[in-house]
Amino acid sequence: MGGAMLEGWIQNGVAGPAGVVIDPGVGDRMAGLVREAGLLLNPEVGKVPAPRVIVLAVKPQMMDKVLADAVRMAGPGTLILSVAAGKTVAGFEAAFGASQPIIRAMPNTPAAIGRGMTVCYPNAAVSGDDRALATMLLRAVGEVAWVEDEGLMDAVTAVSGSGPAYVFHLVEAMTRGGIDAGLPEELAVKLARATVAGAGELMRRSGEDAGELRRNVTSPNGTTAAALDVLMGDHQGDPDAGPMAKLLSEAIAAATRRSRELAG
Ligand SMILES: NC(=O)C1=CN([C@@H]2O[C@H](COP(=O)(O)OP(=O)(O)OC[C@H]3O[C@@H](n4cnc5c(N)ncnc54)[C@H](O)[C@@H]3O)[C@@H](O)[C@H]2O)C=CC1
Ligand SMILES: O=C(O)[C@@H]1CCC=N1
Repeated sequence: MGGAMLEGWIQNGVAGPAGVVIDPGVGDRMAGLVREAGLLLNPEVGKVPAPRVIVLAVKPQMMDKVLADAVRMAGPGTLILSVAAGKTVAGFEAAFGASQPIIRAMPNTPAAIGRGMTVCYPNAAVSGDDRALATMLLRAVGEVAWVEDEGLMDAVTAVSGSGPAYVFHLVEAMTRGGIDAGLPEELAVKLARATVAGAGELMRRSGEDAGELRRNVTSPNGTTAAALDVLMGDHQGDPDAGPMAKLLSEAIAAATRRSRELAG
């Protein structure tokens, strides 16, 4: 995820020569992008002056390991911006102190192309300038929303953080359906990818309610209605009640529970 955001920042010119990237496992492609953008890659931690912001983007299970270095690197005004699922503000305050400005954020991978969705929760030490800085960084890679209740972050993670995976799985499932209905695999893949991408773009540009867009495709007693009878049961008037909505609700509940567990 850190790589997706960094790519967006490099493309937008937000990450410049003053930036430092620390990733002992950095891949060749990312290392090339980082060097081309003039950022410093993997310097000795003790030699880096206190930065204005530290973005923490390691796996939740790795977080304790990197926190010692991050604490050493941070100055009193350094904003800590974590994107780790489950990791709570209280956990970061225990490491940095409660006077450190800390933001728990949940972005998603479309940030790599400037189309991310990030939700932020600030601790009490976050100033207006810190918020503006975080908003600027995250706006450079997509949309930003703020919540004042940290308890919402687990469900946020389950909907928008993990959400791109559900959409990619929809493409896989539609591809399978096309193959089963007799299409050659290559054509099934092309149709499923183009349909999900095109429908998403139509929804974004039109701003219409998803239900309205669905109804626009559905002719009475036509092909779409036949498919929706399977996905929505006889609940087409109630989009919350059908089999697909129930399955996704269960999936999102499972992701929400896992986010809570990751707090550790
Ligand atoms: N993948 C996603 O769609 C999203 C992930 N996240 C969060 O982002 C974090 C990273 O997850 P992914 O990007 O999926 O994992 P990843 O495995 O793709 O990336 C983790 C990166 O951390 C680096 N790393 C490992 N040890 C390190 C160390 N000691 N110091 C510095 N860097 C180190 C790895 O080389 C790798 O580049 C997690 O906390 C996850 O919850 C948040 C939103 C969405
Ligand atoms: O799967 C995960 O734990 C991370 C958080 C949101 C998306 N990926």
